[in-house]
Amino acid sequence: MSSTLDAPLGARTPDPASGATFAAGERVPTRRRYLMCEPRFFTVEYVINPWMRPDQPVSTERAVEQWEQLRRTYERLGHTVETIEPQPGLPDMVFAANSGTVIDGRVLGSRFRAEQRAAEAEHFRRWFLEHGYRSVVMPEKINEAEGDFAWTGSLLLAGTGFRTDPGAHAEAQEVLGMPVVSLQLVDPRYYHLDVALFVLDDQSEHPLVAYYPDAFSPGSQQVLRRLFPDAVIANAEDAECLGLNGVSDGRNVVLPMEATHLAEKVAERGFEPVLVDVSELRKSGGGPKCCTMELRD
Ligand SMILES: NC(=[NH2+])NCCC[C@H](N)C(=O)O
Repeated sequence: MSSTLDAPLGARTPDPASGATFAAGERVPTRRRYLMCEPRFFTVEYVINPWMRPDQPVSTERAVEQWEQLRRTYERLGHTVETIEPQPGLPDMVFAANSGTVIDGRVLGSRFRAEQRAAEAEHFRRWFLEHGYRSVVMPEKINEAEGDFAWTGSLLLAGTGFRTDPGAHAEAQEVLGMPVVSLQLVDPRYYHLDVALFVLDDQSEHPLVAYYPDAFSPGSQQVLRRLFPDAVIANAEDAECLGLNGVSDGRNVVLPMEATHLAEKVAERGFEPVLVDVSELRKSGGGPKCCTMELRD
């Protein structure tokens, strides 16, 4: 547990990522390891979510530049970025978060709903095996990994409604041995959990999340209120730029640059917003988190 809230008054806690020190009460980042895939073959040529419009021009070059910026942002924050080789014919492979859930070094692979993305899962499975992961399980049920799974440090929040099969929630609980909480998504624009909710703090006893209530069924909204009474509540404007597709290291919160309102809200809670341009990747319905699988080894 690295929350500085426990630190003695006046103590300064060293930041494992940058070596900087933080005063008691300040948010402290923890060093992360991410897996990313360059969008070398990025296009929008099929439609599997309401953001994708093949008639709209897309620049692969700009997507690569934005992705490079995102990768450099993580490195500047002190994190490690691993990469997987992109494959021709798999334009959505840049959305690495959809291809595995890694907790305590155990890997649950993915199984895509859309046939156009199906082959991505096997490339990632091989990456895990080649990179020393011993426990790699491929799911039987449709499972879009961190697209629909969010780890709070103690619970695996699991979305369903558009992509991941509810049966995959039970499967994840068995394979990963972690308690799973199912959440029902109801708005097709927010077709994955990771465009409706993200975890701001996964290191403290009381995890903190940000979410957009209207993306969830009434029952799931109640569950979220009960589990996270002090959550950051996003509004429609935050959701509409895919602002909930954020990545937090416990202090720095990487957000799409349009998410200025959400950035203010997280700043009020002591986080440091880091805004990035992901406009090209958003044309496929993605943002920073979609491009970033966390390797929790
Ligand atoms: N984790 C995410 N939300 N990833 C974005 C995936 C975007 C991709 N075009 C799809 O519809 O599958």
